[in-house]
Amino acid sequence: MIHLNNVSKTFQLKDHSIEAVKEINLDIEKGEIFGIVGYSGAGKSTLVRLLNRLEAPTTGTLKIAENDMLNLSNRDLRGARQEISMIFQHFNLLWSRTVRENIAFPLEVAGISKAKRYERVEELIDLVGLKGREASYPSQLSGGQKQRVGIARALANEPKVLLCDEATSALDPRTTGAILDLLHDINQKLGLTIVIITHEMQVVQKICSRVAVMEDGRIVELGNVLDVFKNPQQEITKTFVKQVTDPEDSNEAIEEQLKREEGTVIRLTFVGDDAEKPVVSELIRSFGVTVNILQGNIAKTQHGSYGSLYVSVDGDEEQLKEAIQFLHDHRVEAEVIADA
Ligand SMILES: Nc1ncnc2c1ncn2[C@@H]1O[C@H](COP(=O)(O)OP(=O)(O)OP(=O)(O)O)[C@@H](O)[C@H]1O
Repeated sequence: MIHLNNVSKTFQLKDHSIEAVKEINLDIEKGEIFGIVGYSGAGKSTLVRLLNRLEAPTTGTLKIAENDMLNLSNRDLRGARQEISMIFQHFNLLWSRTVRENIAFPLEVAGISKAKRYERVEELIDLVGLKGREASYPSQLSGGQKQRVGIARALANEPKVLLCDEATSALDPRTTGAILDLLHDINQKLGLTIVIITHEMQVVQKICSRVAVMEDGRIVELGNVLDVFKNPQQEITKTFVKQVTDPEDSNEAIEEQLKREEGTVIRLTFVGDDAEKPVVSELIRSFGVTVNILQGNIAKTQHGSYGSLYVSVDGDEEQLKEAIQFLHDHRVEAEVIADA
């Protein structure tokens, strides 16, 4: 659906130039939810502006939904742009228009008749769960409801691609979860291709099937989300994965506990179906060791779960050796991080 071949973008300033996006090769499949993650300045916004053709690349080729985006007449480019829609961090709603009028706006611009507009807006209101709020103004809505309006408006002209630029960054975690569920639902119902740009790995973990990690204008890592969680290659990817698996406050709690623990502290890492097997209870039953759970965290991705568990294990040397072997045999990574 989206094909970028060797795409770069250089901004020419007075006395120097900035290479915001460098030699990007990327193929995003139809119906996929694809994540692009990176810190501020990595080049994500520039990449989005290239995807919706607000900017033209300095070099490279860009194909979206069979359109060669760099060789279209102005008229065809307008048409091609309608197939790519977008939602934003700060919603970009029209404040003097009601929910219904905001959603109808792109239909008005596209010249759709009043009767058809009305019908389509009702459908969209239903789809995004805003029934009863049609006559409200944006100022009367919560952040989550405003983003629902943003989503409905973005879907009005039946795009093939939805770009989400930090679309949940202004929302609290619960509302973020609800909006991501809605996007997933829409992806399933409509087969829409969704590209999520974010600096939060939790967002990627929750709904993306694949992810590209951007650093300094380049894609430095790309893969299936579960594989990236399981085996991050680049330092920056490891930092992103840790946002989900080892949140900072949990690390502090572990360090505090380590000072008090007597046994051997082991960090277990579960991936895929193994994350849902009762390995720990089997460990206690089979090897006569005492296991004390210190911290646990399971992240569900679209292709299975990824979890880490810190346990303190008490037993003699032989029992511990056998227990660790048992974990390895069950494809659970076990790393001894402290030995009392
Ligand atoms: N129009 C522009 N003119 C000059 N430099 C630009 C322009 N747009 C972006 N840049 C530069 O390109 C680099 C990448 O910026 P970009 O906004 O794409 O990163 P980002 O990952 O989206 O970060 P953020 O989330 O903070 O927006 C930065 O160094 C930025 O200053």
